[in-house]
Amino acid sequence: MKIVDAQIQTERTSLKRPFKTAVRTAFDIQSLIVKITLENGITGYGSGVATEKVTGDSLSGMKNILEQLLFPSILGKEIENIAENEMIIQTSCIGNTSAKAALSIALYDAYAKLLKVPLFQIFGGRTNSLINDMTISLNEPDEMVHDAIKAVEQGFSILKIKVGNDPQKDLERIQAIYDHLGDNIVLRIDANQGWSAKEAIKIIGEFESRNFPIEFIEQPVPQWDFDGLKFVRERVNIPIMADESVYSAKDAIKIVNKKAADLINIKLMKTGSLLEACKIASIAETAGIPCMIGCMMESSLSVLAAAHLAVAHPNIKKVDLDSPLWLNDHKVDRYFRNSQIHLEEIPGIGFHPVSQ
Ligand SMILES: C[C@H](N)C(=O)N[C@H](CCC(=O)O)C(=O)O
Ligand SMILES: [Mg+2]
Repeated sequence: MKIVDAQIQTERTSLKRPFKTAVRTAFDIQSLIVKITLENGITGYGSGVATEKVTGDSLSGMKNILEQLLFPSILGKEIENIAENEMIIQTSCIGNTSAKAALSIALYDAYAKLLKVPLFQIFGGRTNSLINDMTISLNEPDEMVHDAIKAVEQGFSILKIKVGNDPQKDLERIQAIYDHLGDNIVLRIDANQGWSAKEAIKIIGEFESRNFPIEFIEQPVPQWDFDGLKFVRERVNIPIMADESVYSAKDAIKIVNKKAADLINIKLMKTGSLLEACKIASIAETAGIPCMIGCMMESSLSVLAAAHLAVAHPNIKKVDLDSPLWLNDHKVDRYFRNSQIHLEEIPGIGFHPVSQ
């Protein structure tokens, strides 16, 4: 079934509260929605988000690359050749992963609708529910404690705590949260590249001696510093997760060969493709490295696509897909209920972002 049309729409969605990491503060998200149409009239939707400071994708850049390069490369192609279409998109240009992801998601949505199955079945999945975490923005310790208590009251038992702008303050932040929540809540710590390798070893050593209930430390050092990641991993006991260091399957192989991380965080906005995300999960599985599926602060549509992959892939063991819960957008409330994500057994991703 030929792909006969591809269109773009932009969307700005405000956040319920600012989202702050060591890299950036976001008050809203700007997304680009891709709609593709097959010759029988079936449509597929995907979306990509502009995160200039993380992936480098801007709204105008995504629009240009899609209209000038990626759409022409797949128009007229058969949707059933999904792997080949993915390869064409991936090799059309370097980078531009959020733009590529928007198109990849739209192709898979249309393909699953053509086959009349939920997207997770395309990836071999049967179950349809996941346990989500909630992220605590990087703020003064008191505010972070307040946000953490609120999240626990809402039913979250796994919190992802943002740190990384000041090692001494970061220690105060985790101590303050621990003092209020104790051992019952699992803490995921995300430094978003904010520490040097030596700072990371010092502060993680302190976390260990204070026995905080930390599940893992995410991306302690800059994304390019694979040696730093390995250096840290070899000197601490808390597991180290690679996030910004892994965009592609090749990056995952580098992590495996160097033994640089215990875990990998996969995000569609980094991989540019559902298939590439799947490859990373499988490479990591073969190497004995469990994966988490994560997200940028991004639209509910692309997060739902990631959730479909997560329920299907046996090596996606952890879930950090809380972005929809931050958005002033209630279109997906039926899928995201506090810490529960529940996918419906309807064809495709199960979500129409715009009126048809
Ligand atoms: C939203 C998710 N929980 C998260 O924390 N993602 C960040 C990056 C988000 C962004 O900057 O848009 C991460 O894992 O680094
Ligand atoms: Mg991260």
